Amino acid sequence: MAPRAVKGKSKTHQDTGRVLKRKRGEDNLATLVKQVEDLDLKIPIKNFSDLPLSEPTSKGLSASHFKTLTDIQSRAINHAFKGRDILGAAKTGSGKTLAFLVPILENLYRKKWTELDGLGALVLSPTRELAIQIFEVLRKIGRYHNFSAGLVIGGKSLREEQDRLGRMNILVCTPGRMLQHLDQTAMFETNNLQMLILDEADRIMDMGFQKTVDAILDHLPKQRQTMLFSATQTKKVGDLARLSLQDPEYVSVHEAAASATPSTLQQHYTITPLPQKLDTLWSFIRSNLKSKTVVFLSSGKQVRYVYESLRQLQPGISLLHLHGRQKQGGRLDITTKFSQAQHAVLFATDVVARGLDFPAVDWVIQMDCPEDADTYIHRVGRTARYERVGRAVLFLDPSEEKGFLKQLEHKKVPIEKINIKSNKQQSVKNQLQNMCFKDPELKYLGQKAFISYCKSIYVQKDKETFNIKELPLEEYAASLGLPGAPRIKFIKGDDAKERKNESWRMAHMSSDDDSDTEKKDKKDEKEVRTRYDRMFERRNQGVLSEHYSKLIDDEGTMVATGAPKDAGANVDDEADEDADFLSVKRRFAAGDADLGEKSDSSDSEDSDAETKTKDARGVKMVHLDGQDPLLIDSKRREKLLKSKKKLLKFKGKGTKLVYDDEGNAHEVYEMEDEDMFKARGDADTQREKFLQAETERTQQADIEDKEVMREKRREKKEKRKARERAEAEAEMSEEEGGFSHLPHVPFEIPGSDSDSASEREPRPSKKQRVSFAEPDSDDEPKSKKSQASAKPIETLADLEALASGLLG
Ligand SMILES: Nc1ncnc2c1ncn2[C@@H]1O[C@H](COP(=O)(O)OP(=O)(O)OP(=O)(O)O)[C@@H](O)[C@H]1O
Repeated sequence: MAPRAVKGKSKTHQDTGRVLKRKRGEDNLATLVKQVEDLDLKIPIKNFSDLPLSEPTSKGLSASHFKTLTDIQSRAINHAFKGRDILGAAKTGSGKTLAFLVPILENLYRKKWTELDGLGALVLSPTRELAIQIFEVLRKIGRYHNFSAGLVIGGKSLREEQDRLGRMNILVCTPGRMLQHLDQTAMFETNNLQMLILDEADRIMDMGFQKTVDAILDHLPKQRQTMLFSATQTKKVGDLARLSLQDPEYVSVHEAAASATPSTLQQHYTITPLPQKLDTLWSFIRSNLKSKTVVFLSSGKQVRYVYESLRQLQPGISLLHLHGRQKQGGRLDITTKFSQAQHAVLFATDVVARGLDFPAVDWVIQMDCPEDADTYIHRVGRTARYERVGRAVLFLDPSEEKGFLKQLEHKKVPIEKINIKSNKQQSVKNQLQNMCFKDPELKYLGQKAFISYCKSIYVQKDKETFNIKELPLEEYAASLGLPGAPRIKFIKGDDAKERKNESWRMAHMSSDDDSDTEKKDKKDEKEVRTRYDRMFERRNQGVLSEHYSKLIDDEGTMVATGAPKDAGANVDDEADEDADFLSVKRRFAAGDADLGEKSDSSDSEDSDAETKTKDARGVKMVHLDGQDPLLIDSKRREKLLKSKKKLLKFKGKGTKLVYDDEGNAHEVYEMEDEDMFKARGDADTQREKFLQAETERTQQADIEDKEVMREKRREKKEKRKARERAEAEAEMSEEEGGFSHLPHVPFEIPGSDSDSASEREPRPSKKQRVSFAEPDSDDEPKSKKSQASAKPIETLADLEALASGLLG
C-alpha cells in the first residue's frame, strides 16, 4: 500500500508541476504579445536580446551565435512582428534571411500554431540551392521550436512529399514544385496560411516565374502577411497588385547609400577582347592559387567547357562547376565542397548568383558580362558578405564597355578600370587547340559552348551593350581551341548566309586551288586520310574552316596545334591503330542499303529482327524490320547497336493487344461496327450524351471528394475543441485545488506513429518533440543535446533524411 501511496503522491506533484509550467507558459505568452503590441517602430533595435522574443527563438539565435541585428533586421523585424506587409531591400550579404525567418517563428509562436493548424508560413525561393540554405538557417535558429518544417524543391518522388506535406507548419520551396503540390496533393491545404515570403522577390516576380507564381497565389488566402526581400527590390505596382500587398512598409537600407553594393567590396573591370578572355581567366587562376573564387559564365555549356578544358590543363587548384542541368545530388555535393574549401575555383551560371552564402569567397570573376546591372549586383554579392572584404572583376569586350558601364552607373555601382599586366598573361590557345584535336568530345563541348555564348549575346534585350556583329567570332572560336567558328543557325538574314557560304568556302578552299586539287586527287586514289580528316568528317562537318585549312600544310601534316611538327608524320600510324573509331563515312546515306551485301557470320549473334550488311565500301549496316538501315560507322555505334535495350528505341514500341474469351487478339481500342454505331443515333447526339454523362460523373466525384475533405476538417476541429475543453477543465480543477492527468504543452507536434491526422488521438500520451535538429553548442545540458543534435548535413540524402525526421 505504502509504495502505491508514494507513487500516487508523486504523480500528483508531477501533474501539478506540469499545470504550473503551462500556466507560466501562458503568462509568458501574454506578456510577449503585449510587448509586441507596445513595440515602438521608431526605435532601432540593436541586440536580439532587446527584441520581444520567445524563449525557443532566443535560445536558437544565441546558440547560432547571432547577437546583434544587422540594419535590415533591425528595421524589418519589428514591422514584421506587427503583421505588416514588407518590401525589404538591402545589400547582398546583409542578413535578409533572418529578417524574415525570425518573424516567421515568432508570429506563429504567438499564434500558438500547432500541427492541427496546418501550413502557417510559406517561403518561396528561385533556386533549389537557396531554398536549401534558407531551410538550414531555419533549422539552426528554430531548433528549440516544435514546429514541423519542410523543404520542397523537387528532385525526389512527389508521392513521398505528398504524404508529409499536409502536416507542415513552415515550408521552404521553389515555385514549380510548390505549384505541383498545390495542384496534385489532395490533403495539402493552404487556406490557413498566415505568412508568404518571397526571397529574391524581383527574380520570383519576373517573367520566368510569372505564370507559376500567379497560379500559386490563386491557391493562397488573400488575407495574409506578405514579405518580399531582395538586394534589388521590385517596386513595380503591377507586382505589388499581383501579390495583394496591403499598405506595405518599404524597408530600404541602401536606397540612401552612395552605392548599391557592400562598402567592403572592391570592384574592377578590365577590357578583355572576347578571344582573350579564356587566356585572361587562366592567367588569373594561375596567379591566385591561394584564393577562393567564383567565376560566372553565361550558360551551362560555357561552364562545362571552361571547366573541362582548364581542368585538363591542371592549374594547381581544385576546380568545381555548377549549373542547372546537373543532378540535384551532384549540385548539393558541389555547393558543400565549395563551401568547405579554403582554396578553389567554382565555375558557375547564374544559378548561384543569388542568395548563396559561400563562406569566405575572395574573388568573383565575371568572365561573361551579366545581362543587367541587377544580375551584376547579385553575382558580386557572393563575396564581401556580412562585413567581410571581397574583390570582383568583370571582363568586358570593348564592344560592351560603354553600354554596361552606363547601366552600372545608373544603379550606383562604383567600379574602376584595371589593366592586366601583360607579363602575367599566359596563353592557353595552342594547348586547347591541341586538346580539341586529340579529344573530339572536348571539341564538341567547345563548339556547344561557342554556340551557346553567341546565343546568349544574341537574345539580350540591351542591344547597346550586346551586339553580336561586333564580336570577333572566328578568333573567339580559335581561342576556345576550335578549328573554326561553328555555324550559328539562329542568326538570320543576309549575314547568316554570308557566314554559311564563308564556312563552306573555307572548307573547300584547298579544292579551289589547282595544285591542291591535284594532291587531293592523288590522295583519293590511295585513300590515305589522316586522323584529323576523319575526325572532322565525324562530327559537325559544317564546321570546317579557314583555321583548319591553315593547320594543314601542303604535305597534309599538322603544323599549328602546338604539337611538334613531326607529330604529323605519325598521324597516319595512329590513325591505323584507331581505324575503327575514325572510319566514319556519314556521307553515305542510310538509304544506300542496296549497295550492301550480307555481312559475315560473326555478326549473327544479333536478334532475328535485324540483319547486318556491308555496303560496297565496307561500311557495316544493321537492318531492322521495317526500318531504314542504320549505319555502323564507329566502334561506339556498333556497341550501341548490340545493346538490345538501346535498339528498342529504333524498333518502335509494339502494340498492346487484348484477348477475348475465344483467345482472339484485339486492339485495345477497336473501331465499332458502323451499323451498330448508327443504330444508337447520330454522332453529334451521341457525343452530347457522352459529354453530359462524363460531366455528371466528374461533378459527382467532386462532390464526394469535397464531402470527404469536409468530414476530415470537421473531425480535426472536433478533436481540437475536445482538447481545449479538456485543458479548460484541467485549469478549473487546478483552481479548485484538484489536478489534471492531462498535460498541456503548447506547440506540440503529435508523434509520427500514425499516418493521418484523423487517426491520431487528440492528446497523445507520449509526445514526440519535433525540432529543427542541429548539433548543439557546448553550453547546452546533455539531455537537451540529445534532442536537438544531429550530424551535420553533407549530402542531399542527409538533408532528406533530416526532412523525413522533421516530417515524421
Ligand atoms: N545578425 C547577424 N549577426 C551575424 N551574422 C549575421 C547576422 N545576420 C546574418 N548574418 C550572416 O551574414 C551572412 C549573410 O546573410 P544572408 O545570407 O541572410 O544575406 P542576404 O542579405 O540574404 O544576402 P543576399 O542578398 O546575397 O541573399 C550569413 O553568413 C549570415 O550568417
